[in-house]
Amino acid sequence: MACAYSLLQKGLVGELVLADVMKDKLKGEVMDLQHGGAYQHGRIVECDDDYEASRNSDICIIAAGVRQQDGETRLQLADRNRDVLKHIIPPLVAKSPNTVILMVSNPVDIMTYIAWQLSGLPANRVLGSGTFLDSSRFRTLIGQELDVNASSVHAWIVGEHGDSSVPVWSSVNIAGVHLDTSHSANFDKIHERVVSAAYDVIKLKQKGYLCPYQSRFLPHRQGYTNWAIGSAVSTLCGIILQNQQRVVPVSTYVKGVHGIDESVFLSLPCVLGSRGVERILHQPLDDKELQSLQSSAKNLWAVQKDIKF
Ligand SMILES: NC(=O)C1=CN([C@@H]2O[C@H](COP(=O)(O)OP(=O)(O)OC[C@H]3O[C@@H](n4cnc5c(N)ncnc54)[C@H](O)[C@@H]3O)[C@@H](O)[C@H]2O)C=CC1
Ligand SMILES: CC(=O)C(=O)O
Repeated sequence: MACAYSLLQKGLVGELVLADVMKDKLKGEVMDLQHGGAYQHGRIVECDDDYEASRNSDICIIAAGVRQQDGETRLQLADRNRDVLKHIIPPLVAKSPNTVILMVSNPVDIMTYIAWQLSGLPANRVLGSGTFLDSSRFRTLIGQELDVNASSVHAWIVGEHGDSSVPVWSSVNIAGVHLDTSHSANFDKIHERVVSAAYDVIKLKQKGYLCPYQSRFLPHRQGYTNWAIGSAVSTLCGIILQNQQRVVPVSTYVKGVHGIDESVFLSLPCVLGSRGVERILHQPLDDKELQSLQSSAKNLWAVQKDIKF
């Protein structure tokens, strides 16, 4: 819903079709979005299980499935969300054979691989939001440390979206000035904070608390992250819909790149346009970064290899 809301607020879509197996929830969300109709552009349409309403979509965003409970890793969701994709991808692609699929469901790199396999589409047209979100978290935290806006911090996280992600410290710069991380111990912690970001947000947003106005305890509910991924996904959609050819870290098929032997998707800098990933850019990495990237690929493969279709 955060992705949908962000797309509408940016005025990026002529028509936005929403699908969900929870029909009443879907109806309620669609009505709620439609009621802002006087203040936003874009038709909002509810979709049935046959996906007919989504016919000939330019982009299909998949954010369906289960999310992490407090402390659960993304990789632990793999089997459950694979089953969800089996129900969604084939009928969806049958209606929109020229679409670009943008995966968000976790573990996003593995789900992107599964979506690619189930869709029969060329690999360039199936991508995952990957470390586009992690890179924003990274740039934001560096910016906070230096009192500079995140958009002026040029910094990349590559690899798995999540625990084995790789910060490319060797190329972090602001206005071409390389960052000297030696003067502040806080820089050491920044990547750890990026990795723990989702866990922290989920924990904080789920706490029960004593409401001072109602004098009663509002119970615990499941935590989740949504606003940042909403911004990230709508930005990616804008790049694709407007064929911007921007270079962004997204999850793509990487076998053979940077010495990666495994058949996995993970994030590297990609030129993104209306056909999806146009090409991968070869980013110079130091030895430690290269090793970490290769080990991130192995981590993903260790989970992916046991997934049955
Ligand atoms: N890649 C990223 O950076 C991020 C990924 N996520 C992931 O996105 C996924 C969704 O998270 P939330 O929106 O918080 O969960 P949510 O529980 O609010 O929404 C998931 C929705 O998927 C629907 N669904 C389940 N099976 C379906 C099917 N077969 N067809 C259609 N709809 C189906 C559910 O009914 C539910 O409404 C999770 O896997 C989560 O981990 C969330 C945030 C960031
Ligand atoms: C949930 C998730 O993957 C994130 O917020 O990074």
